[in-house]
Amino acid sequence: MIEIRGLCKHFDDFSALEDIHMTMESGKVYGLIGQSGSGKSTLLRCINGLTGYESGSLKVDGVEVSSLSGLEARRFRRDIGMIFQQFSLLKRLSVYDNVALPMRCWKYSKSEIDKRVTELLEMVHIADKRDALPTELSGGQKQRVAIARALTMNPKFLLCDEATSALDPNIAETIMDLLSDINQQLGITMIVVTHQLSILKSSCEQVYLLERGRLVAQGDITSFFSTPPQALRRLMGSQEAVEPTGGGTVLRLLPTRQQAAQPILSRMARELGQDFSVLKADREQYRHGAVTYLIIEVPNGLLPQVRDWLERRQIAWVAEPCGQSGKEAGPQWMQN
Ligand SMILES: Nc1ncnc2c1ncn2[C@@H]1O[C@H](COP(=O)(O)OP(=O)(O)OP(=O)(O)O)[C@@H](O)[C@H]1O
Repeated sequence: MIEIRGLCKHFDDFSALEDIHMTMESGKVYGLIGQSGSGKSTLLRCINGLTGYESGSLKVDGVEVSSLSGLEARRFRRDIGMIFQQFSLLKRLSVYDNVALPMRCWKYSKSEIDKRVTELLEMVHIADKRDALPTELSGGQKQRVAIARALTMNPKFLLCDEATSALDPNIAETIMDLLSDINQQLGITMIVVTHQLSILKSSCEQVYLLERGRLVAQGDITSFFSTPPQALRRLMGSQEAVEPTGGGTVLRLLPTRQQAAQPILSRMARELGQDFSVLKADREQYRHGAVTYLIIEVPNGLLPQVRDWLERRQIAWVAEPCGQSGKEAGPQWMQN
């Protein structure tokens, strides 16, 4: 479990993290998102003890990270695997030797190393490349090697810093599928920093959003995206902005799976004697299932009847704020 209370991290007089509070339970997958420079990597580095913090508390399994030094700190970091966008493999070492490296540093016996590395190469489906050099591998294969290396010491936590950003979307999905399998098989707690929306939605259970070093929104992944908080709208900007075309009110309908199978809109139109413009409709895949949403425009005069109609049928809805998004979107935020 990771418990962060009032964490502050400064670089000279620049405040990189300010009063962060988070609780991450063991075995879950957490997403960490935010604009470039919002403090995501700095937070990961605080969690694995690579950088210190000025005030507040950061406990990993009950241990205050800033209290560790020397061998204690090295042992602590053994429990935290890390993978990066650029894989960080040693070019002159084979796949096998890259994965074996952490165990060699900790002076494990040759047979222990051989058993573990062989097992891991099979787990990440790269056993046939054990003697290859990193330069002979594709990006996805390199990340598999990096994942195997991160798992050699049986970590309890895996921090993934833009681990799929350098890969094309299909390969990125296969790497995230592999990480999800690892999370489920080994119960490793994962923190996934990503700018890739589909990766975030399909792999994470909870999400935290940082803005200029502050935690500005959090929630379970489905409701976070189904009813986006303002900070998420700012981050996603014009990609998600929906503006009314006829000056009405924009509603987001969130039907259940059974409700979504019914012709909701045509029924509502017939019963209320009014057609509705559909501004956007989608079905999104999340880790624990799919969610459908419909964004419609309702003429202002008809709003009370529409609300009443939806509420009588227990169809969830929220009013969409309009004209407030699209101003601060980071250019790096990607749909895939
Ligand atoms: N060692 C350092 N010295 C001074 N400033 C730093 C240092 N490391 C990070 N920063 C600053 O702290 C802020 C947060 O950086 P960080 O790398 O954590 O952001 P990030 O959200 O991970 O960004 P990105 O998405 O671009 O990787 C940035 O303004 C960065 O310039």
